[in-house]
Amino acid sequence: MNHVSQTATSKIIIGHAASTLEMKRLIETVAPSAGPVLVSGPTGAGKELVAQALHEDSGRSGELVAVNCAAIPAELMESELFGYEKGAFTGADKRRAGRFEQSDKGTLFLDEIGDMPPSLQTKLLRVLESHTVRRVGGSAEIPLDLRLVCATHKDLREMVENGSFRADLYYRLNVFPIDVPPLAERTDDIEAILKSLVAKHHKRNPSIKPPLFADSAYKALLAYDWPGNVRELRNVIDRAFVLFGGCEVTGQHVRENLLSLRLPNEINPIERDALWEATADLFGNPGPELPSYSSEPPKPEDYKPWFSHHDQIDLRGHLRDIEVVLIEAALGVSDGMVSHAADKLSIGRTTLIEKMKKLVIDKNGDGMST
Ligand SMILES: Nc1ncnc2c1ncn2[C@@H]1O[C@H](COP(=O)(O)OP(=O)(O)OP(=O)(O)O)[C@@H](O)[C@H]1O
Repeated sequence: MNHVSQTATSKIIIGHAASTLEMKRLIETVAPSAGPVLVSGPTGAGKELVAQALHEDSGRSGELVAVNCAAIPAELMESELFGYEKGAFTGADKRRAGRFEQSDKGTLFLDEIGDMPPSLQTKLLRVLESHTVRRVGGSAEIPLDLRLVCATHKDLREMVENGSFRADLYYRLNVFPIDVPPLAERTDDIEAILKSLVAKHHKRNPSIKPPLFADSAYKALLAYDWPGNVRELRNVIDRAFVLFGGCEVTGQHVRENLLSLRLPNEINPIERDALWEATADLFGNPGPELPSYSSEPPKPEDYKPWFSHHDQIDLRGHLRDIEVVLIEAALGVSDGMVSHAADKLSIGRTTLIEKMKKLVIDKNGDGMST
C-alpha cells in the first residue's frame, strides 16, 4: 500500500492535479519539522486546509490554534496573542493565557499575517528568536514549544520592499514556503473536489437529494476562471443543492444559474471578486470594497449588459439566489439571531423562518457551507 495515501494530508486536501500532488508531498515532507511555514495563495484556495494538514501530520501533541490577524482589531491583538496578567489593563480582572501559550506543543496558525501591525511584527520576531512569551503586564518569560504556520494572500515580498512588513520577520517566517495555486491553474482537481463537497453537503443534509452534474456541467465548470477559488466552487455546490437537488445540472444551468451572479457589466476582476466575496463568506466580513447599498431600485441600464452575455437569464433563479445570499448575510452579521436578521431584512421573524425552511438555510448562516 502506498504510504502517501495514509497521511492526514492526503485525506484533508482533495485533488490530484500535478501541482496539488507536489504541494501535498511538500506538506508531508515539512510537517514533522518544527520550522515555520509560510503558506501563500489567493483567497479561498485552501491555505487554512494546508495549515490543518501540516498540524495533523506533524505528530505534535498540542492543539492547532488559529488566529485571523485581519479579523482582530490591532489594539486587541497583543493581549489575544500574548495573554495578560490580572490588572494589566482596565478590565483585566484575571490572568489569561494568550494564543501563543494555548498552542504550546501544537501549532499556531496566523492567517492573514500581512495584516499584523508593525509593533506586533517586532514582538512576534522576539518570540520566534527567544522561544518564550511574556504576557501583557507580566515579567516572566514563559517557554514555548510551538510550530508556527502563517498564511497570506498578499505579496509579502512586495510589502517588505515598500516597508510595510519587516524584512527580518519575513525571512524568519519563510523557512518553508508553500504556494497554493489558484483553482483555475489546477482544473484537474475540480471534479474530485466537487464530488467530495457534494458528499459532505449530503452527509450534513441527508434529506436533500444531491444535484446530478452532467458532462456538460463539468465542461462549463472547467471553462470558468474561479476568482474565488475552492470557496467559490463550494458556494456553487450549495446553490446547486438549493436549485437542483435531485435533478440533473447541465452546462447551461451552470452558466446561467450557478455561475451567473456577476456584476452587470463584466468589468474589472477586483470588483467581481468583491461581489463573490460578499456573497460567499456570509459572516459579515466586509472584505474588499463592496458596491454601496442603496435603497434606490436598480436601473434597467445596470442589467442590460447581462443580455449581451447570456441569451436568456433565469429570473426566478436569480431572485432566489439573491434572497438566499441576503438572508445568509443578515444571519451572519446577526450571529444567527433570527429576530435580528429579520429586522435587518425588514421582514417579520416568522416570514424569515418560513423562508429559511423553504430555502434550506441554517440559522448560523452557514448551514449550506462546508
Ligand atoms: N483541496 C481542497 N479539497 C477540499 N476542500 C477544499 C480544498 N481547498 C479548499 N477547500 C475548501 O474551500 C474552502 C476555502 O478554503 P480555505 O479556507 O482553506 O481557503 P483560504 O485560502 O485559507 O482562504 P482565505 O484566504 O480567504 O483565508 C474551505 O471550505 C475548504 O474546506
